[in-house]
Amino acid sequence: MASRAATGVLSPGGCGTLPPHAPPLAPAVASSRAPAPASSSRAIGAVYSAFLIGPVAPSLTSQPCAVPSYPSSHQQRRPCAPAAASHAPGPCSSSCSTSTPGGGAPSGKPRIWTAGRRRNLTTAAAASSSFSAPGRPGGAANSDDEDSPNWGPGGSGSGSGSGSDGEGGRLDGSSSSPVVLTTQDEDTISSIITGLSAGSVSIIRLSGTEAVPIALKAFRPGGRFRIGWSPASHRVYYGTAVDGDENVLDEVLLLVMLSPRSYTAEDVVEFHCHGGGVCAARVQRALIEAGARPAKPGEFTLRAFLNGRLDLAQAESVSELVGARTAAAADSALAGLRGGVGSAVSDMRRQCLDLLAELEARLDFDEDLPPIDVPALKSQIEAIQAGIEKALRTARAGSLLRRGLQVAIVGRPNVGKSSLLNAWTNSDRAIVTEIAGTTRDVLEAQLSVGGVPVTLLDTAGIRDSTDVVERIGVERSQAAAAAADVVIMVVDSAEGWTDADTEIYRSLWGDGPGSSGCRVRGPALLVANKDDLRAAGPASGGATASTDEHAPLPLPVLARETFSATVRTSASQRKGLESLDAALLDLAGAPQLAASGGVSWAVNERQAEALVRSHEALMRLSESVAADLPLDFWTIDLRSALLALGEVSGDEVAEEVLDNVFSRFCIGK
Ligand SMILES: Nc1nc2c(ncn2[C@@H]2O[C@H](COP(=O)(O)OP(=O)(O)OP(=O)(O)O)[C@@H](O)[C@H]2O)c(=O)[nH]1
Ligand SMILES: [Mg+2]
Repeated sequence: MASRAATGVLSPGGCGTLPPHAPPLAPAVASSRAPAPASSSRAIGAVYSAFLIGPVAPSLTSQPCAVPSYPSSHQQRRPCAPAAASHAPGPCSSSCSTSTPGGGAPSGKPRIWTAGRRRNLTTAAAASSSFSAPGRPGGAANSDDEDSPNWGPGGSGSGSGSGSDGEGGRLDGSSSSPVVLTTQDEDTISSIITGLSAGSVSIIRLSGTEAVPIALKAFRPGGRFRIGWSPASHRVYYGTAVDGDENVLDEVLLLVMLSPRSYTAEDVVEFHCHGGGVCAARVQRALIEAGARPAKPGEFTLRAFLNGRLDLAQAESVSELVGARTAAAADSALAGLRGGVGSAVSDMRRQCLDLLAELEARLDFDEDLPPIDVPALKSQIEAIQAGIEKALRTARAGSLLRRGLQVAIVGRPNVGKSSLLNAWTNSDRAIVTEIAGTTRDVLEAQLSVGGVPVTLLDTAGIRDSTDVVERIGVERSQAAAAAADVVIMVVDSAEGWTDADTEIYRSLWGDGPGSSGCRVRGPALLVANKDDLRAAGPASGGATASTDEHAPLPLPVLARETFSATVRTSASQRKGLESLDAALLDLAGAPQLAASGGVSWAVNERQAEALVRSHEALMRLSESVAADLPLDFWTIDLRSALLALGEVSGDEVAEEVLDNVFSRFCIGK
């Protein structure tokens, strides 16, 4: 018998891919969208939803840690040079913290200047206003901004700087002043950054201007380092960790990384303790007593972002990398961390800025400049849109890799559901016996299918039963099928489709997908298991002897449109599993994942939503151009497109978005 069973699609009209039930878009991303023309809005909406898979059960999504609330009182600091590579408190510390933001910029035009680059932070009100454009410093206020290509689309980076409108948007009169976002305070933060489970090493990280002095209060160097010793950057020192009473807490290694050459771009010191949690907890307590503050979830990465060490897309990739469940997901996150999303988006931003410079120059010096080359402008807009669409096409793969799929295996008792789970996951996770009704509860197992993290749910066989426990199990099976992203219905290949299968079908799909009695929301596969018995013929329990692994499984008319594919398997002989992999990936719309073993960077939902808004704004711009509306209208749409692109990288971002992004991090990240 051939080892691969058929995966022929029995129902050409059936659902070949996951339905476009796109998840609700991140509510925290304040929309700056003016109502798009219905046609263009629908068009890109459809494009977007086609890139995404539906929501999955909470158990599949990465578990958020305690949600922090970042103080909105981000201190404002004057521009100053990156801290020198010294463990003395950086030059920006206290002296800058109360200074006029922007180093002379007028009040109301606060700005960010940290070791890396400025971050423009739009307020919620500004971000949500129609036609909101980032506050473009106008006139003299713009004069000190030459080194800030990220200072809003109308900034000197664009080369325009008309200064005629003062605070941004021309037609709506809205002022979307960026507010300062810097490292939120001068606190030095500390956290255990490794897990608390058993391991040989636990690491505690300190970050902030006082990291070194605080660390030295709790560290006693061994060997020749004694009086007057101070650590050098990027060196490791052996010694002991002590509390305030000089009690030795652990033997440790101290790693010093001075600003700006550290993860946060601040002074960072790490204590490498013995693993297991107790030592690390004691050292962490000593560091808090010595003056550090416990870090909030994601606060190290937030500081890295605020200090220009990472863009927002890279910061999100850190979280995705840590939470990756498959190698392909890790590869994708790593590609994002290495700047994949950010560099694609900054290319588009640059093109938008160039266009905006052209347009604004015409607004201010119309008589002196040649007329706009409209065909060239249109093709530039199309090129940017094409870039956005390309990025959006990665959203589906990204969503699959991040969220994975929850797959429920349902069917009659004894058809081999548990055996299939065991064979597919190469484990003995589920109890298998020849007694019908062995499985009583829903059982989970994880596997990677072509890089997609899959949670398999083995369920109790569905049948009428007087047994109370079994009845509850059946209800749970039906609930699991209803909530799953994909349902695999297992039938006995030797017996074929039976009346009992029809009953189960009706209990889950009613009169078919979309009918009023249908409880299943996701697409479905049919697995004909025990194909070894069918092939062996009647003597082995099969109705017919057939070695044709592609032989179709006759189905009642009712069920023909339901299953995207039928796969014949033999769980006991571990056959047909590759076909099952392929059918599942096909269903999820990710054959390329299986082929390549992974994808490069992929945008996440927050980024996709911002990209869609940018695309919509560019569509409106095209329409304004086509309708020959005044130039002012063009710039408004272009600014909206820029603002949305800036949200992806974090160059223009509402504080709420940051809260939302970093609240998903775990403590210590
Ligand atoms: N010949 C053959 N036997 C199989 C195959 N898969 C499962 N079996 C046998 O079928 C019996 C039932 O298998 P299970 O995996 O427990 O079936 P189940 O669908 O989980 O049953 P319930 O838990 O009762 O719903 C066991 O004796 C298995 O060894 C197969 O592919 N070929
Ligand atoms: Mg079972």
